[in-house]
Parts: sequence; C-alpha cells; structure tokens
Amino acid sequence: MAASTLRIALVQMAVGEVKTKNVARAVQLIKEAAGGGAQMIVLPECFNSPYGTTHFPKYAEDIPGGESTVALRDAAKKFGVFVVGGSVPERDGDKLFNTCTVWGPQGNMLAKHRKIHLFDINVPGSIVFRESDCLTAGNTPTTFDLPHCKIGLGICYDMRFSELANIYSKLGCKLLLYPGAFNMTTGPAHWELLQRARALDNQVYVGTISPARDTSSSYIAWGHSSMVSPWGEVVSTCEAEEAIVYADLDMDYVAKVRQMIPVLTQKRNDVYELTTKT
Ligand SMILES: NC(=O)CCC(=O)C(=O)O
Repeated sequence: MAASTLRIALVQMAVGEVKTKNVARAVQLIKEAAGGGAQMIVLPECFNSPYGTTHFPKYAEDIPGGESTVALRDAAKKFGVFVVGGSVPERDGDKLFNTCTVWGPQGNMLAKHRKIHLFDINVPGSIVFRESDCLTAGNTPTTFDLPHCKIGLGICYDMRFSELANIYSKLGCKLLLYPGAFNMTTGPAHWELLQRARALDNQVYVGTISPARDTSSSYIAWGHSSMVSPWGEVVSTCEAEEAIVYADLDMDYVAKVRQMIPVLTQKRNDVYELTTKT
C-alpha cells in the first residue's frame, strides 16, 4: 500500500446494557480490524453505553482513567493501531460530556473531543431528544495528526454544522470523522446527505460510525456507517447490523480533486470570512 494510503476500519458495533460486555466487544472488534490490516480503527458514538439521557450518568467515567478509555489505550498499544474511541459519557466534576478520545500505537492519548453541539430536537410525532437535559457542550474544535494527514473530529449532531467542517478544512484536515447515532427518523432523511455535503464542500474524506441497530432499545440507531470521498461518493458502507467497514483512503486523491475544482482557494475572503474563537 502506498505511504499516502490510509486503511481505516469503521466499527459498527452492537451496544447493549452491560458496560463490561460493550468494552470487551469493542476490544475484540479492534483486534479483528487490526487483523484486517486497518491502521486506524473508529468506534461509534456511545460505544460503552446505550444512547439516552437516562443512561449517560450511569455509564459516565473520568477521562483518562475510566475503564473504557483505559481499554482503548491498551488495545491501541497491543494491536499497534490508532484508535478513535467513538464516544463515552465523560464525568468531570459535576458535569457530563459526550467525549471522544483518540489513542496512538504507543498508548498515548492524541486527542479528546467533547461534543460541541448538543442534540436537542423536537420532530412532533417522531422524536423528541434533549441531550442538554444532562450533558454540557464542549467548546473546542479538535484535530490530530497521523503520518498520512490531519484529521478533524465531530460527534454526531456536530455533523449538521457546516462551519465546524469548514474550520477543519481551513486548518488543513483531509479526513473528518463523525462517530454518531442518528435515528430512524433523521437517519434515512439526513445521514448520508449531510456526510456527502460535508465531504463535497470541503473536498475531504468523511467517515461516519454508528452503533448497530437494536430494535429493542429505547433509541434505535440508523446504522449505515460509511466512508465518503472528497468527490462526494460513498466508497464503503453497510446496512444496519454489526459490521466492520474498511476503506483505503488515498490522500493524493484529495489533492487531485482540489486541483480539478479549486473551490478552497477560490474563497472570497474579501467578501466573507470564517473565523474560530478557540
Ligand atoms: N446523537 C446525535 O447527536 C443524534 C443526531 C441526530 O440524530 C440528528 O438527526 O442530527
């Protein structure tokens, strides 16, 4: 494989009520994906806990130090891979966050992203959800570096906010990752559309990573973890069941797309400008 190519695995894992089983399953799937040649392995949003505001306080942990992120650190080191740990409910003093950690092959923590945009929606007759009933929002865009490229992180609802993706592209990211758990209302309508939009607008690869669908849970995830190319095409995907989605990302292709349609250098910063406050 060329040095500019990154083999990534998106782990759409089944998440149940027993935290220790979820963590053990994540480690097992990291091992399987590493065996499949993945250099970076990404887990879904809330991989250690069912997704729901009644569950978050019960499953929350300190970071670092909590059992779920310690298991990710150890797995990254044992299998010699980069691990993007989806998210876990994080406890920090009297506050809870929805937090993604990233681990390098030496067991070093490379990044920690707290979900910036909390999922508060009301679609009458379909779904009402208020993460802000128990979570606090993060305030900082998060990037980290692999030898292949800079990567930007968002968690689920963060994907709806194009400004965050635009900031990541402006910072030099060639890949954006969104562990997420869309549902049976917004999933079919918006999941792929948003992912392709973020990819096309910013001429980056975009990966989404969902839990597998569990029709017995109170919040039913849409699934369909996927990788989209900087051209806006879905290059790897799956349905709703547990799966590992592999994709070989060619970073030279990012440059080719940007050269052919150079929108990123054609911005009219004399007319408008994007800035970040952190
Ligand atoms: N976990 C989430 O943030 C869900 C976001 C979602 O479903 C959406 O439609 O946005």
